[in-house]
Amino acid sequence: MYVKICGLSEEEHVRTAVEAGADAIGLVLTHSPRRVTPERAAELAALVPPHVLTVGVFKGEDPDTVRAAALAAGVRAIQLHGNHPHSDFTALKDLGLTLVRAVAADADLRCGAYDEDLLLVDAPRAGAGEPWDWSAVRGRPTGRWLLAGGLTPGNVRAAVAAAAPWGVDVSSGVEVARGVKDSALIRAFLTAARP
Ligand SMILES: O=C(O)c1ccccc1N[C@@H]1O[C@H](COP(=O)(O)O)[C@@H](O)[C@H]1O
Repeated sequence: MYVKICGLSEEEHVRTAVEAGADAIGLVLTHSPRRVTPERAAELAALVPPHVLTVGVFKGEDPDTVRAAALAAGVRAIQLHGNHPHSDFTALKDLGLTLVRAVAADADLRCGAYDEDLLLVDAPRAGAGEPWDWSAVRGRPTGRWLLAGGLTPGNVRAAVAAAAPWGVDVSSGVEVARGVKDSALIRAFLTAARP
């Protein structure tokens, strides 16, 4: 099970996620309580070994803004929330970074439909930590897709059983307060996601 831990802003939590076996970490470069500057993201990304994917998370910015921030941050992947058109993915393709298309369950769920490398199926309100009917997407996306939205160490097994995703992504569910990550919860999530 591929696991991404998102919304990290402290060295301690980056190190914990890497040591506990995360496949990817997310650095939020858009409006959010978890937002980091591209410069701060670059400091955090520098702590991450090459086998762990560093993902810059965006919502609704134009491709030029995304490009500049992703390059400044030195991330290896770009995650776009906010119903971006296919042309935005095409415009970023030349960067050679992994492109993640983040959508709600009512969107086009064909992996690669917008030339993205990974599909992320999220709750209607991204990053709000709200569980939703994960079973509604079972069998619809195929290939490399991540389930997100309201996952926690306590419910990730049920979510995986309901939706049968290729991987999972968590942010709020490993926090003790909004935007405040917790190392014990990060470890607990990774253990629960891969029993
Ligand atoms: O985390 C945020 O604040 C955020 C802001 C804007 C776009 C996406 C954001 N987070 C992403 O939301 C999902 C699910 O998060 P949660 O576990 O429900 O809190 C995840 O992919 C984050 O990358």
